[in-house]
Amino acid sequence: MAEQLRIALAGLGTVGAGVIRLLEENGDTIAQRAGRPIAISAVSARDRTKDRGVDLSGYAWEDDMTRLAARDDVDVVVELVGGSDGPALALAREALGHGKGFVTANKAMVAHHGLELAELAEQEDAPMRYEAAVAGGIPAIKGIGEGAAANRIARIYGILNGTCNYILSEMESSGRDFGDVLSEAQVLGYAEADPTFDIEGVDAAHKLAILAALGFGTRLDFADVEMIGISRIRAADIAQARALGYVIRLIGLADCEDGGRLFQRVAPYLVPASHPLAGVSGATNAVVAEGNFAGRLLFEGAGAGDGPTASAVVADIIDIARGNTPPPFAVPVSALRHTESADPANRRNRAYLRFVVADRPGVLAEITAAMRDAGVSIESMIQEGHPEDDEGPVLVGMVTHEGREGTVTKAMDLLEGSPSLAEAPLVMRLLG
Ligand SMILES: NC(=O)C1=CN([C@@H]2O[C@H](COP(=O)(O)OP(=O)(O)OC[C@H]3O[C@@H](n4cnc5c(N)ncnc54)[C@H](O)[C@@H]3O)[C@@H](O)[C@H]2O)C=CC1
Ligand SMILES: N[C@@H](CC=O)C(=O)O
Ligand code: NA
Repeated sequence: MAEQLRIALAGLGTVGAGVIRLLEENGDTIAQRAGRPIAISAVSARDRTKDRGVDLSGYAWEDDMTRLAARDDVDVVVELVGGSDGPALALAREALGHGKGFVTANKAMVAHHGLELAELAEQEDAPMRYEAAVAGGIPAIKGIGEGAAANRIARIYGILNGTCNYILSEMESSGRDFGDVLSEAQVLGYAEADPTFDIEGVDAAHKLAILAALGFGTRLDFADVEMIGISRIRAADIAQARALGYVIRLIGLADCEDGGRLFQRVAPYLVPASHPLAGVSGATNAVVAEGNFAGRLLFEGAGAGDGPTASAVVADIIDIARGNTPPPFAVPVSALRHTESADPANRRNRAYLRFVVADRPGVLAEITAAMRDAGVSIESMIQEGHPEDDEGPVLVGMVTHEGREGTVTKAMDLLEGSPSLAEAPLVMRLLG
């Protein structure tokens, strides 16, 4: 067997400790697949003394993680720290700058600095891989970048955030409150260090921007992703969606038809109960890529958590050991196409509109008049049950016929500031 591949691990939290456990438990299988043993030389994290349930005594310790990159006994640096900038980015630059292999699970950093790092990797002829950064344990990066490499891909969409999917599906099945379920997702190790990244759609947007660049061969453009999170969704929305035959899921969706304009959106969608994504629950993720020869490819599996994420990290290390090291975005950075953003106003779809309104005469007439004036056609309406003696606001849901998004935006503009509305309307598209 060839010489061992020596790695350094920065970050020993949920994922880092998972990687150590995986390398220990499956060492023989991994060595067989990699063609050589994978050995940890050195590690770094904030606190050397913390009990992580793994034995670190056999590894050198660096207080300053960037020093891992300069060590002679390290071939590949594995970054499991997190954060788009700061020490993670410094380490990435340092590792690639030293010509070391670089593996990361950090979607925030790849979304913000992926092109710079990929260029550095090319320049230094150093492999860079990031399978764990998108959809955790699912081989989505490999599937799209390598498995579907022969295809033109026009659309990629899916469930890209395990925390949100866990929250929405738990709220759906148990009727529990948003806050309770979020704390549980944090305890289970699914959430980001700052969970607003999860619930406001930022984490899913990081992943979507990466998938779009990889799948469409376009320059990564995180700033272009439209982002709406799930923090405004109530149990009543979930119940109304169910009554209409839908479930609510946070969906990331990108398309770039015929090499044209790029559209990237993360938002809660109403997904028909019969759609494959409707059955995806808990921290599971699912990525759909539509190839012009392969057809619809659906990748599904655990999108977060120590084991699945460690599995993706170690798969990347095995690829480097094998010498399977395509460019990080499947083609050289200079070959990625520049694109313009698509105008969402021209997209056609149906929408669910939720209003919280004062329970008095004339309110519904005002809303429907705004719809009429903007050219929005209403297909159905549903009103939350309201106790006789309760005079508080009520929740009204409407589903529109298919139409241009711009018309719904116009209707919402017409209603802005209306005293009939107790809060701003919530607009969710129906996944077609
Ligand atoms: N937890 C999950 O399910 C998944 C996480 N990821 C990504 O993996 C990376 C790591 O995530 P987790 O293990 O969940 O995070 P974590 O918070 O459990 O662990 C982070 C580790 O980095 C160390 N660290 C953080 N800031 C540091 C600093 N300034 N200096 C030195 N050490 C520092 C911490 O001490 C800890 O050991 C992140 O980029 C995350 O987005 C990706 C997919 C799934
Ligand atoms: N916080 C992320 C972790 C994996 O990427 C999520 O919930 O999906
Ligand atoms: Na993955």
